[in-house]
Amino acid sequence: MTDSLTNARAGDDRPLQDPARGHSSATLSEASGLAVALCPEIRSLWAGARLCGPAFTVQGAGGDNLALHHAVLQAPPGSVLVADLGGARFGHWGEILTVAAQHRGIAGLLIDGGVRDTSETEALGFPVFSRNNSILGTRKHFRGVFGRPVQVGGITVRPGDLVVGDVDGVVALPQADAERILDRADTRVAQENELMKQLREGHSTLDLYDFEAAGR
Ligand SMILES: O=C([O-])CC(=O)C(=O)O
Ligand SMILES: [Mg+2]
Repeated sequence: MTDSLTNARAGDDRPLQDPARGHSSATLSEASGLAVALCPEIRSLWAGARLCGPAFTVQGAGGDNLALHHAVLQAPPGSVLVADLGGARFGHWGEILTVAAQHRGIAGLLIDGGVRDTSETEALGFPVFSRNNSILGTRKHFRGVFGRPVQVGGITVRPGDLVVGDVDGVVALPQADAERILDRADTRVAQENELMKQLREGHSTLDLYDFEAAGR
């Protein structure tokens, strides 16, 4: 799945289907000027995963994964499940739920809590970003609450926010600001590509950023 995605830095071959135009989490964070970055403890389950899509929010209960079984049936295709499990150290998600989610076209999972079946999830190519991994199985009692703001990785994520995760971490862009942020990210990448061209021609970062002129 991720093989078809290209970072915006690579230029013109950006895939049109990427809702974030191929931009990295760090570029989007810088371009936003907002507190959109989740805490760095929320990490990709496997190297090379890219998570991208509008949030479908899930409020669960730590140590209970019934809400995730229901969420897989409620989330629209292309959406990212964004689940608050209170950071609980349980295997709330694994291979079975991954196969169920892929069958329904769900783009990935962002969960403030634990997951398991890491090797199998990687082999399936399903992007999962979580706070921890845990072997421990869960109860199946709480059906969950969907479509309400949730707290994940220290920030509030609302339904429809654009979630982007990669090796650096995860950002959640407010839906109303997403187009503006993506346009600013396009500009930023073009400017940085020009800076890197000049570095390869022998300029220094001190020179290009005018640090010397400012006496720094
Ligand atoms: O079903 C569960 O409890 C979580 C899991 O291991 C899976 O989805 O494979
Ligand atoms: Mg399992």
